[in-house]
Amino acid sequence: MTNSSNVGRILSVEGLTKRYGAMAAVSDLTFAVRPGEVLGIGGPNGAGKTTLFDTISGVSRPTAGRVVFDGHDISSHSAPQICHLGIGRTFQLNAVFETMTVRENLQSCAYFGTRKRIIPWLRFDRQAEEQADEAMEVTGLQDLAETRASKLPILQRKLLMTACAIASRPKLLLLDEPVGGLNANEIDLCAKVFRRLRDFHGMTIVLIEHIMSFMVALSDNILILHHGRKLYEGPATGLAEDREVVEVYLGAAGATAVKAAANERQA
Ligand SMILES: Nc1ncnc2c1ncn2[C@@H]1O[C@H](COP(=O)(O)OP(=O)(O)OP(=O)(O)O)[C@@H](O)[C@H]1O
Repeated sequence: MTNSSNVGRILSVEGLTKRYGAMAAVSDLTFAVRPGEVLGIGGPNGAGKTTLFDTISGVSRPTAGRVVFDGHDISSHSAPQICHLGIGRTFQLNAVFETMTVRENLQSCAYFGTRKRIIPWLRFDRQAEEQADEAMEVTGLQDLAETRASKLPILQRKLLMTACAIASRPKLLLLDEPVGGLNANEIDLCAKVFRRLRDFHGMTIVLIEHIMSFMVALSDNILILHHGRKLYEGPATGLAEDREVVEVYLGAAGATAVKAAANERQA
């Protein structure tokens, strides 16, 4: 379903509410994402960030409001339908097939992420193989193609999750804490991968992250949630100037770090 207010937006979240019993994890939330944009989502623990991803990606249904993706109202679509329409997603915890190799993981994601659930014959088809190879190349996992996922160190496990999400060639990529637990060099490497996805593969990215320097360096706009509601929406430059955001989330030291990262991004 298309409507004129969604022109120029790949994703519109409109008055979205998700309740668990009496508790509203996400409450009357509205925002939009333009094609090619990187939107960073932050906020304290329990603010509703992952719940928001769950309702966008079909893991759970919104209680009220709607989600429009690429002209389709996907509010009541299933997770596979949403994936087939072009939304890829990673999870906070490592979610890969442990006993499969990197290549097998990616071929499975490429195949089932783009097609209805028809079990392939003895091997995946050429298209799934090509999509898996492409995902390995973008994330730099080629040399580990035949390694079992359970044997991968943390950086490569994180990259495998991203590779799985992009193996179906999505238009919109949702990344849930993609660099949590990584060191500074590893974070830089991941940032390069995500920039490549945006610049050369035309992907729109929405990412949840607590590591603010990374989020500010990568994001065109920032959304901060608190108790399921929007606390801030706008460019990173305004984030450290917002008294409520500093009080509720960043703290004085965090605000200084965000200011430095925003200045560096502008330079
Ligand atoms: N399936 C569920 N059933 C009941 N309550 C839930 C469920 N999932 C999330 N919640 C609650 O919803 C609120 C928001 O949780 P959510 O995981 O979305 O927060 P978050 O911002 O992603 O937190 P974090 O930064 O710690 O990952 C929390 O109070 C959480 O306990």
